Amino acid sequence: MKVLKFGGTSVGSAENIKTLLRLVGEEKQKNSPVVVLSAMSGVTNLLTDMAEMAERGEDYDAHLKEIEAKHFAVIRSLLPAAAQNPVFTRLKIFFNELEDLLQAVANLRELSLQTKDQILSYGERCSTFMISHIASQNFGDALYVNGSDLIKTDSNFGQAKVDTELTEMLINNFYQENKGKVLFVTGFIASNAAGRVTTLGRGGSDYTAAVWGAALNAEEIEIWTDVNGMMTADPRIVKKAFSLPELSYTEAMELSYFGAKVIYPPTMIPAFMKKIPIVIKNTFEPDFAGTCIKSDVKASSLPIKGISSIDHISIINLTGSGMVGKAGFSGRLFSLLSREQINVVLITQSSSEHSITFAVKPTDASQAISLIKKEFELELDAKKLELPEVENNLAVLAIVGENMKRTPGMSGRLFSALGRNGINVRAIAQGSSEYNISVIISKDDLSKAVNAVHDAFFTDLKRTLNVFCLGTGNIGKTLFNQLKEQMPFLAANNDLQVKVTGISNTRKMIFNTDGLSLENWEAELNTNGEQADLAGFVAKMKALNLPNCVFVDNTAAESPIEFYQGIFESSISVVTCNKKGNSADFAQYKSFKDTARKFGVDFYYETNVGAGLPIIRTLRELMMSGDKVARIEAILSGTISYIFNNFKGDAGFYETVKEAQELGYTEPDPRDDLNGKDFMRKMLILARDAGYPLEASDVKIDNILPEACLNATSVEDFYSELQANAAYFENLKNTAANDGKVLRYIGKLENGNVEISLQMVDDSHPFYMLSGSDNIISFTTDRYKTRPLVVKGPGAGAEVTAAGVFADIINVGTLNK
Ligand SMILES: NC(=O)C1=CN([C@@H]2O[C@H](COP(=O)(O)OP(=O)(O)OC[C@H]3O[C@@H](n4cnc5c(N)ncnc54)[C@H](O)[C@@H]3O)[C@@H](O)[C@H]2O)C=CC1
Ligand SMILES: N[C@@H](CC=O)C(=O)O
Ligand code: NA
Repeated sequence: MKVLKFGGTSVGSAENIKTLLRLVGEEKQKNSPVVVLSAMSGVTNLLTDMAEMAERGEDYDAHLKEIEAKHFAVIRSLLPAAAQNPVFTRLKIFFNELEDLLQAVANLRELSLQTKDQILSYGERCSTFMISHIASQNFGDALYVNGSDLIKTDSNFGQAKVDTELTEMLINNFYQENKGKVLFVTGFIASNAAGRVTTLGRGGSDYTAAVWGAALNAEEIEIWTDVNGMMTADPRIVKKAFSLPELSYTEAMELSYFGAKVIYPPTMIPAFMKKIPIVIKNTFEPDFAGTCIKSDVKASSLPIKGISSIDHISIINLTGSGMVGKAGFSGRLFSLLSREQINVVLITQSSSEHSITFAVKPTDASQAISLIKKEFELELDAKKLELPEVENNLAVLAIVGENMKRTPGMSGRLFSALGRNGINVRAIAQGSSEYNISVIISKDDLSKAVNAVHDAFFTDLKRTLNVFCLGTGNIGKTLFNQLKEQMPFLAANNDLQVKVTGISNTRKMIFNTDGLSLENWEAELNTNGEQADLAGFVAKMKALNLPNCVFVDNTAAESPIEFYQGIFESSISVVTCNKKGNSADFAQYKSFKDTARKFGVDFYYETNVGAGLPIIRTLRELMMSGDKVARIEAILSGTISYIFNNFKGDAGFYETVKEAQELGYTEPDPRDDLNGKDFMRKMLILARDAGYPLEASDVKIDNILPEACLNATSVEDFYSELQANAAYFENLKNTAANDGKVLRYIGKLENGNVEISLQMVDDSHPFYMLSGSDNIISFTTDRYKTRPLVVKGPGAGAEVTAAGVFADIINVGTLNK
C-alpha cells in the first residue's frame, strides 16, 4: 500500500485535480492508497492574511470570496450539476464556521495561535472534502478523512509535536475499519488531547504523509509536487541543474536543509526511521521517474549529489580569551539560543578556541546579540569576550553527497571554483560525517558561486564560458562566424558551451545572459542594442557577476586597456588581440600579469604576435621550463611580408599595400604597419615575455618609408604619398633584384637589445623563402643552441587571427580546469 501526497499546485485547479484523480485511480487498480492533500495553492496564505486582517479590524471579505470562488469553480467544472449540491452545502458550512471564527477574532482584536490553527485548518478541509467527493463520483469507495482526529499532538499550536504511539494506534484502527476504501486525508492538521485543532508547521502535509506511511508500514510514500524531484541545484539559479534519480535519507536531509524547497527535512523522519522509500514525483510530468529517497542507494559516479543554498543569512562572530579552554562556553551559548528558538544554521570554531562564528537567519540576528550580551555580561565586562559582531547580506552554499566521504580533492575542487571566480569565503564548515561542506559567502555572489561550483563538480555537463566581446570589425566578425560554426563541435568534444553574453562596438552594445544569437547578432545589436559606453559595458559585465567570464578585446583602441586591471581584479580572464595593452609601459604590462596571477585568472594574447601562429605560447613554455632565450630573429609584419613577397615584376608598391589592406592583413590604420610600429610592438612583447623589461623607446627601427609618407596626417594622404613616391620603392626593389636578393624586414633580439632592420637577403638566408603574409620566427635558446626552434606560417589575416583568439578563449575554458 502506498501513501500519495499531493501539494498545493497539484490540487490548485480543476485541470490538475483531474490529473491527480487519474493517478490515484491508476494506483487504486493495484491497491487502495491513502491520499494526503494540501490546501489549494494560495489558500493557506489567504487564510493567514484574513486572520491577521481580522485581528487588525480590517475587512477580509474579498479574501473569503476569493477562497470560495476557487473551490466553487472546481466543483462546477468537475462534478455534474446533480452531484454538486452536497459539496456546495458542506463547503458553505465550512465557510460559515470560518466566518464566525474570523468575526470572533475581529471582535476581540486578538488572534491566538490556537485560533489561527483552527482558521488554517479550513484550507485542507475544504480541498480534501471537495476532492474526495469528486473522487467518489469517479471511482466510488472514496472516503473523506479529517486527519486532525487521527494525528494526536501536544498543544504547541503552529508547530505541534506528534504523539507517535497514540497516533499510530488511531491510524491503524481507522485503516482497518475502512479497508479497501481510498482514504482522502487532510494534510497539515492534527489535534491535541482536548481535541483542539493543531497544525504541524512547515511542510506539514508531507509530515502527515510520513506519519501515515510509517503508521501503516507503507511500501512507499509518494510526494507529488510541481517539479521533477530533487535536483542538483535550484533550477532557477542553475539552468543546467538536473534531477537526481536516487538519494539517501542523509543526502536528502542535507540537500534540503539549505534551501531545496521540494521537501522539508524533518517531515521525513518518521519514514526514515522505518526505512520507507519516499518518491518525489511531478504531477505535471507523471511519467518522469522523479527522485527516490531510500536507505540502500546504488553507488553513484557523481562526486557530489547537489548544491544547496540559502540566500539570506547573517553570521555572528564571538572572540575573546574567555572561551579558551572553557568547556562549558559553547554549551552555554548554544543552549541559550536553542532555548529561545533561534535556529543555528552553521557553526565554526577556530582551533585556538579563541573565536566562534555561527550563522542565523537575519531576522534572528539582533535577538541573538542581545541574548548573548545578557548571558555573558560578566565576561564582557571583564573583557574576556569582545562585543559580538554581526555580518549581514551573506549566503550559505553547501555541497552534499555521501561520495565525498574519504574522497580527497572535494574541498579543493570547491574552493578552486570559488577562488577562480573571485568569490571570497567568509566561513567554512564541514560536518565530520563528510556529507556536507558549507561555505558562507556574500549574497551578491551566490548565483555565480552555485553555477561555478555546479560546473566544477558535474563535469559531464558542458562547462559554460560567458564571453564579453569588444569589437565587431574584421577580427570580431570572423570570430563570431567561427564560434557559430564550431559550437556543436565544442559541445561534443570539449564539453564546453561558449556563450557570447555581451557585444559592443563603438556605436552599440547588447547583453543577453542566455547567450546572444551568433546567427543574427549584427541585426540584434543594431536594432536592440543600447548606445555603446565602454565603462558601462565593463561595469555591466562585472555587475552580472556570472561564473567563468572572459573579456575579449578585438579592437585596436587604447581605451579598453585601462579597464584590464579592474577586469582581472573582478576575477575575469582577458583574451586580447589588441597589442596596445602589452606594448605600452612595462610597468603596466607587468601589472597585468601580476594581477591576473593574483586573482587566479587567465591573460591570453597569442595573436599579439604572428596572429594565430603558436609564438607566445611557445616562448611561454620555453621560459616556464627554465630555458633561456639567447636570440630571436623574426619577420613579424604580415603586411610587409606580403608586400615584399608580391611587390615584384610589374606590381606597384601602392597597389600591393592596398591589396594587403583588402586582404585584412593591415592594422585598421595601415600606417602602423608600414612605419614599423606594429612590428615594434610585437618585438617588444616578445622581449618582455623573454624576461627583458624594455620600453618601446628601446627598440631601434629601420625606417622603410620616405619622409613624406611618414609625415602623412591621414590614411588618404598616406596612400597619395605612396603613389607619389613610387620611384623610391621601385628603386628599392630593383637594387635587391639586381643582386639576386629579396627585401626582408627583420627583427632581432639579442642580449636584451632589439632592432628591426630592412635587409636584402639571398637564397642562403633562412628567411629567403616566404610567401603570402608569412611570418617566421626563430628562437635560439640554451636548449635550441645549434639549430633554432622555428615557427613559420601566415601571420596576418582575419581567419588565422580569429582562430588564435578562439583558441585562447577555449584555453580559458579548458586548460587546468
Ligand atoms: N588583421 C590581422 O591580421 C590581425 C589583427 N590583430 C589585431 O586585431 C585587432 C582588431 O583588428 P580589426 O578587426 O582589423 O579592426 P577593425 O577596425 O576592423 O575593428 C575594430 C572594432 O573595434 C571596435 N572598437 C574600437 N574601439 C572601441 C571601443 N572603445 N569600444 C568598443 N568597440 C571599439 C570598432 O567599433 C570595431 O568594431 C587590432 O588590435 C589588430 O592589431 C592582431 C593580429 C592579426
Ligand atoms: N597588421 C598586422 C597583423 C598582425 O598582427 C600584420 O600585418 O602583421
Ligand atoms: Na601568435
